[in-house]
Amino acid sequence: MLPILVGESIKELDQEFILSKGILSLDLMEQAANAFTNWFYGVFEDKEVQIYIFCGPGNNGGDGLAIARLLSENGYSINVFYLKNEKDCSNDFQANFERLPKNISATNFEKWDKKIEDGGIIIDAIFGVGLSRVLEGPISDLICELNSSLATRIAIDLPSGLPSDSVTTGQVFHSDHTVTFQFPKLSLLFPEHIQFTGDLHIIDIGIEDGFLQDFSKKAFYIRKQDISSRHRFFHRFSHKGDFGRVLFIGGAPGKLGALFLSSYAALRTGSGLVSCAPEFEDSIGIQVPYNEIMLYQVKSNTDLAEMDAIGIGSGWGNTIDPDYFLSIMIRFNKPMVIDADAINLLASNPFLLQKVPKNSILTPHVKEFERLVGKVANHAERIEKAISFAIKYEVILILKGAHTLIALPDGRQLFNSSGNQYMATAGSGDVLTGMITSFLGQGYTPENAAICGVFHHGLAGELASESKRRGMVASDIIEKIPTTFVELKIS
Ligand SMILES: NC(=O)C1=CN([C@@H]2O[C@H](COP(=O)(O)OP(=O)(O)OC[C@H]3O[C@@H](n4cnc5c(N)ncnc54)[C@H](OP(=O)(O)O)[C@@H]3O)[C@@H](O)[C@H]2O)[C@@H](O)CC1
Ligand SMILES: [K+]
Repeated sequence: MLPILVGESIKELDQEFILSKGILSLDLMEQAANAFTNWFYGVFEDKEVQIYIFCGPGNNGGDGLAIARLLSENGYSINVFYLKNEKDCSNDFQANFERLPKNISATNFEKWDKKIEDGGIIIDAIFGVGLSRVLEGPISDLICELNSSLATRIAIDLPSGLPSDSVTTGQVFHSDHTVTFQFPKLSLLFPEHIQFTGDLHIIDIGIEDGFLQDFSKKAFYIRKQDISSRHRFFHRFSHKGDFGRVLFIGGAPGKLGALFLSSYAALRTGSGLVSCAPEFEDSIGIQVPYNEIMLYQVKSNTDLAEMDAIGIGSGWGNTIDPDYFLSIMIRFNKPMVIDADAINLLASNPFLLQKVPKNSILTPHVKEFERLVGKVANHAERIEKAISFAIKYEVILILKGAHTLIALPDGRQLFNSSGNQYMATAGSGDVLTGMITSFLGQGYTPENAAICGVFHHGLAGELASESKRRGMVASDIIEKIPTTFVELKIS
């Protein structure tokens, strides 16, 4: 998985990398500029549009100048504005300033006539990870001016004004695209920053993943290439027992759909035998809309040990006796997947939390999470609380949302890359519960079940939204689960 570096370690990485490779920081800047322009050529082909590059005094500004040169050499029309006398700028800024071709006009931003041509592109190379304080005065005014323009806005490494790993309080450049180097900066994954980040693109500037590993052992980004090694592989003699027997408990009157979504998602994820236990006095007459799913009754003496995995909570309702939940946890006594109303039950009966089987997987959305841990001020605090919760109760806590966070009991934090906004639809979480429970029942470790479940769920959502967009519903996600195995070449 791709390490996410925070704080001072980002600067240390830069220094250590150039030392170990025997290159200059200017060479690394050139690699970054080349990686950026290669991305740019793929997205913006029209060389007639005017490109306005605003360069700050540090190395983010240096990147902007190197990019200006490369784009100009490629025939694009470039206008450069810089923020300080070039003599007061970083060494690599100055070196790239001297390398600017003569045909590029470079002007102090104070002399900018505030004209941006229709269809123009603004590239923000003002501040990156070296931001040291909230933006003020003329720089803040400049950002405000740029934000009000109709141009396409692109930020290099970070939108200016956004700190790399905390929540912003000041003026920030609003990007349509943020092109960040080598790994996502933590703040780019916060939901409250989406209007600054726009579409996030992580580009490789030549620092190997292995090199990054030494700088972060805590936070990671889950990508497509990280998934296949987490899967179990089955052979032609495998039988349905090998693919696991799983049970879903939930589905109170009026909420049966949630239970069926979880159950059907598990079947589509590969479970051999799927049963569901609706929360009805007498469930015998209930019609299950899928032929492959069996009805099950959890009585006070049912031996749940025959199940390989249990997913509990989808549509369970809010009248469940906490002692009943406790008896299920005691009888099963293996990691289980706990969602929705089962999480609410834990929140209102904290004594139950101590009884949750170790390494269980809890999948709250933001509101359910706040019921568990109390109100939080922002996403940074939410992440901190998720980490402490996972450590304290020795569980895996999956905080659902854009860039879903998987907080592991050993303190590691994994952020997901797959998925999109169209997945914010009723029942999407029930589908995730079904998928994770399925992997757990197929014999995956809880960590691998969580990672594969979260990634495949996001990918299924991406595939389903290709044709459905905002009209996508949770059942569409389920229908695309099989295609995720094809996409990832998982047999
Ligand atoms: N790491 C890597 O692998 C690579 C990094 N690269 C690039 O380097 C970037 C980091 O460069 P960087 O360290 O020079 O910092 P940067 O963001 O340019 O800003 C520092 C300057 O801004 C100033 N300043 C800060 N805040 C301010 C404020 N509110 N208001 C006013 N001024 C403020 C600050 O002044 P000071 O705080 O000292 O007063 C200083 O002059 C990184 O994001 C990436 O783009 C790539 O080239 C290659 C690979
Ligand atoms: K920037």
